[in-house]
Amino acid sequence: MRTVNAGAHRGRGTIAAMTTDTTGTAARDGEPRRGGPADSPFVRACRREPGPHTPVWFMRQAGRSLPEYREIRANVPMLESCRRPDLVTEITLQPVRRHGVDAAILFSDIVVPVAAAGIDLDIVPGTGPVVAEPVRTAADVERITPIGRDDVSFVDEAVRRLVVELGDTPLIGFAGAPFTLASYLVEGGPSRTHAKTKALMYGDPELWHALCARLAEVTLAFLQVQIDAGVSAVQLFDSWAGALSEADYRRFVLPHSTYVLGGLADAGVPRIHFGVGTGELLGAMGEAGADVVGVDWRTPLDVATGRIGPDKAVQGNLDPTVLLAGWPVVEAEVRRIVEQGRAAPGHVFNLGHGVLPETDPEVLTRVVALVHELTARPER
Ligand SMILES: Cc1c2[nH]c(c1CCC(=O)O)Cc1[nH]c(c(CCC(=O)O)c1C)Cc1[nH]c(c(CCC(=O)O)c1C)Cc1[nH]c(c(C)c1CCC(=O)O)C2
Repeated sequence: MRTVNAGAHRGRGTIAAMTTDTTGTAARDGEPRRGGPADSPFVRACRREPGPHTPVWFMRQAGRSLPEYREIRANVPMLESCRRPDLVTEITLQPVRRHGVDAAILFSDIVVPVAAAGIDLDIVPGTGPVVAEPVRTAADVERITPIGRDDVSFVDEAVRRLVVELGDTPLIGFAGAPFTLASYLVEGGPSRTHAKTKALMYGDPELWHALCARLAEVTLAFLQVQIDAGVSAVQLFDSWAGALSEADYRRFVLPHSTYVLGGLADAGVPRIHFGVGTGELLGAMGEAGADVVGVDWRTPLDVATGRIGPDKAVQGNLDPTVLLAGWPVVEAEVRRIVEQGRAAPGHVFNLGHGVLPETDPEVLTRVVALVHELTARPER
């Protein structure tokens, strides 16, 4: 496995790729050396166990900031690229080779399982997901059918290939949470206010809960396929949950996200729960059944830990726009986040939201190296 892993890093991985080591797995008194992704710095941090350094990965690390991504995606529509295991494998590996990040994230999209569940949609460049017939009635909800492995066999195949290629580097699987998925389905596309979604939620709670219950089933099944195929962790993206008050989140969303995360409680992989603008929701998002709570740039990690409690790790906090501001600014922010992250029982370094397409990839590589350097712990 180690040789395959080194092979995956060969080529561009100049620095930190090779420091994704297994020193954290060194045998403790009398314990056998375990190795593998389950003992990686990333999974250890998710479990609040000490490791050789603070692990780093970036949301949207596979994507338009990378010229090699733009090249491979030229003339291939987004959804098609998500359905081709050869492309998924290559695009997922690109940022691991280039930046030496501590985890890969499966190249896919939150709407992939929804399409597999029967909803006619597309991902439009520069816009995002667009749904042909928005979901607004009970009959529309009935159109969302359960999914199983055969409906997303391309994901199963891509994960199996990736697990071999990645060796000791963990692969993160993911899915969209019911609220964020519901927003795309009800609005028919991206929305700043989520007005139609919230109108349905407040105006017809029964229909809302029926919709979210269906989406929770699809999401749980999609994550289970990825876990069965070998991912080392999962992230539930509730990107737009920050549009809600805590009271409404608890009433309309929490039961459904709890269904998903609680359904994976015994799956043996850490569960990360992420949203944007969720400073007021961090405690509740932890309660949904997360091992790690994602934090955007609005809440410092020490404050976030106070809200989430000592039994969960945190992830995130670097504002993606800071990466556009020049290295001295980036370095100061990285140092601040590393320091504030020490207050948490486990810290996975990440951005507060996805990498912007205009980001210079060299800056991302330098961030990985800097975090590793600042947090290197001596081998025991
Ligand atoms: C809300 C959401 C979506 N998709 C996703 C979310 C949750 C995360 C977040 O809040 O950003 C999740 C997602 N989408 C994508 C990934 C890949 C893995 C990664 O590197 O993080 C992940 C984790 C690929 C993608 N998904 C998409 C792209 C861009 C497509 C392209 O390259 O043309 C990528 C790389 C398309 C997409 N899909 C979606 C949006 C808003 C967009 C961007 C629209 C645009 O600006 O073009 C829906």
